[in-house]
Amino acid sequence: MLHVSRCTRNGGTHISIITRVLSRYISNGANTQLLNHLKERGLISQVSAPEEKLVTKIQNGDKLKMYCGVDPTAKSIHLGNLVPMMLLLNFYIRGHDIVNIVGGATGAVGDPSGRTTERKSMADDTRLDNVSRITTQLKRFFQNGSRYYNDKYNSNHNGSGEYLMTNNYDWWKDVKMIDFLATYGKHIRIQSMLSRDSVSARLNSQGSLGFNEFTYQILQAYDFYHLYKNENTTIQIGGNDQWGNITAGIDLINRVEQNSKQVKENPPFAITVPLLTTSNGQKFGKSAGNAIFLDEEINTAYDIYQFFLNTTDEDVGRFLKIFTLMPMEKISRVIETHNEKPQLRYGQAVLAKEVTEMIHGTKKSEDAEIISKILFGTYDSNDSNELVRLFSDARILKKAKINTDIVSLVSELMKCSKGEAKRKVSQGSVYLGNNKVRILENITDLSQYLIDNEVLLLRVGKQKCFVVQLL
Ligand SMILES: Nc1ncnc2c1ncn2[C@@H]1O[C@H](COP(=O)(O)OP(=O)(O)OP(=O)(O)O)[C@@H](O)[C@H]1O
Ligand SMILES: N[C@@H](Cc1ccc(O)cc1)C(=O)O
Repeated sequence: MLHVSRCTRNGGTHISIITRVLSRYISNGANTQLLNHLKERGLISQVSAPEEKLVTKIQNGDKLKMYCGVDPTAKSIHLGNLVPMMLLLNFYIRGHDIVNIVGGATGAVGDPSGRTTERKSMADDTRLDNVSRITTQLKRFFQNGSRYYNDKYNSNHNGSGEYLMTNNYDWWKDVKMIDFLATYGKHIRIQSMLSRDSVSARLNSQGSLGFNEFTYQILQAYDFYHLYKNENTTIQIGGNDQWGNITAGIDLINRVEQNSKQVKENPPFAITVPLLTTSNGQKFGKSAGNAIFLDEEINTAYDIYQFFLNTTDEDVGRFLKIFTLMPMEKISRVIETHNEKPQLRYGQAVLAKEVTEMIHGTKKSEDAEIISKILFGTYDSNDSNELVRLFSDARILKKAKINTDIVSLVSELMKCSKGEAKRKVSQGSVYLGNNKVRILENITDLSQYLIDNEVLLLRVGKQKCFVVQLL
């Protein structure tokens, strides 16, 4: 079960009340109310001061440039990472410029934020491979996201902003330690470093903190400074756990650039998104081991569809606002329809289809929907080729020998003993074929139930359905 924590830092409750009050003035993403719209969507947790200045810039129609970084600590980004990326995407489709950093340098050091233990170090070739995979995934996410918005919600929108993908190793590889300390060291205050949540939490607990992790905030701070100076990137976005690292960047920029025209006219900002957490409050992500990944080698489009189909009634509206670009009025209509008969899970079906479409495209989203309908018994397919393709793409196609008997097959599919499988059969819980013929005894000739002499649909009770290719 997932939740979006309302606020995790001091003053959070206060901010969320303000957020709710401000949200009354929502418009559907018009520039004047863009920040409020994004708060209403549940995509903003905190904005650094002076927020009015940022609001004024948006109201004036200024083009903004913002970034969000991801460390290559796994092969793939996951649904938790998508929360800040959805915030970026919302700005991007409205013509603002966005930048992604993949942390080739920071990934080697290790961010202590939100962690109670030290990270294990990673082999260089694994990290490099992760950098290249995440680079491709993020580029594709923004391409697909922009296309999905265009095709679905705004075919004549003015076009998205510019997208820049960077790797922080590109600038860190040239930075010399002595030069760095001499130029920036005096602007980085130890007191502030010690007070960051990521550091103080570890110092106040049993877990120790290596110098690498302690200095991580300096690396991220300098990244922001680098992008601010070289790319005019004035906003950094991240999950709530990144507040300390992001404000470290703002402090550095303000100190190094003190009194500069750039800092007066275009001060740096932090915007954080709420953290998606599990029901016991753990951040949904790699470290907690509960992530759903975007890389299809790890999780298929059907896994993503299925994940959202399992959303609780309580979370459907919230997730539609966070994980889709569906206009607010349309979300309200979906929720109204859903609430008339929640047991039909209409809201979940819309959510699952939209998110899968945005991430993996229309075809895969339609495929996932068909698979789900077949499994729930609301769609019949008599095309064995289609069934084999759909279920093997989703990596849930089962295979068995053509001469198998039903008890052995149930035992294998349900991972239970033959005795247990026999009981299921005799109790009438096993059904075969599209027309769900109840089987009450062990049979060896399954041919009359096969689709195109090859594929068997087997149900056990109401919950379990398997598509089996008999070879
Ligand atoms: N569950 C989540 N909800 C919202 N944002 C998240 C979530 N998980 C990660 N993020 C954000 O995604 C961005 C990239 O995060 P990162 O690469 O560190 O992944 P991660 O899953 O947090 O990693 P790890 O679990 O190893 O700490 C950060 O801004 C982070 O705050
Ligand atoms: N520290 C971020 C990733 C990141 C890396 C470099 C940056 O400049 C920004 C963000 C995280 O672990 O989630």
